[in-house]
Amino acid sequence: MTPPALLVERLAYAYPDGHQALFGVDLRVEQGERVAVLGPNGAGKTTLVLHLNGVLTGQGKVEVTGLPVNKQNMKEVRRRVGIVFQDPDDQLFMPTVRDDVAFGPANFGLRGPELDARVTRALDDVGMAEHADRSPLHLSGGQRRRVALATVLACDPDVLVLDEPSANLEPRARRELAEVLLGLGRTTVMVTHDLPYALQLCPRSVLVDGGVVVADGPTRELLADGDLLARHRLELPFGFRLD
Ligand SMILES: Nc1ncnc2c1ncn2[C@@H]1O[C@H](COP(=O)(O)OP(=O)(O)OP(=O)(O)O)[C@@H](O)[C@H]1O
Repeated sequence: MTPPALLVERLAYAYPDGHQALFGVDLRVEQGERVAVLGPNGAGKTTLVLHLNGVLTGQGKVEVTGLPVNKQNMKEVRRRVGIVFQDPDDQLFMPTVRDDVAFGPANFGLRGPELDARVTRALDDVGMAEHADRSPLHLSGGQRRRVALATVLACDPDVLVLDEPSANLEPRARRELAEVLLGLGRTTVMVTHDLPYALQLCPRSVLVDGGVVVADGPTRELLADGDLLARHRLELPFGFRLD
């Protein structure tokens, strides 16, 4: 039997200052699914996704394609789950785009032509091949976002996790990123406040509030439930229609 891409059971987490952010989250994502994680500010969304590759470790169970997320498995877990952080500057620190994209796969042992091919492919996937020799510092915000995605894709993760991928993108860059993501055909978990983006990209959504999952179902159904959205401080953009 194929294991789920992600399995989270009864996950609870308190930050070192004692603030309890997760109170027992259950989530199962099958391979190939694209799932949006929705919820108001402070709901626990980022805390949840930081458990998916062991940046944080709480109580309960987290498995990635059948592999428990724990200290011993961390290297393989990080290969299987790639997180694209909200701020690309957290991910880009090398002199050139190419070096940044090569960093991850080189760390996983790739060398020579194999490494070059991986880097070229990841940059092609995000439409940034022509910028390979530029400094990430000299790129626009949208371009940096794409390179950050390429740094993760270059590691060929089984599961792609995106934290607010459309934040601060101009409409065209937002649309182009959507096209890139739809073309990848990879298991994807996407934290977002951009409800139309969730609808466009993710057939399923999970609504997190107060550190628990309060709804889980087809994105269209969740977004059509005005009472549910209002109870959890979510709003569709003015004039947006769910046809
Ligand atoms: N480093 C930290 N130390 C203590 N508490 C934290 C820390 N980071 C987050 N929290 C708290 O944990 C809770 C969940 O935060 P989290 O960042 O996961 O929310 P979120 O749903 O991603 O919110 P947003 O939509 O605002 O990004 C919040 O109450 C937040 O204040």
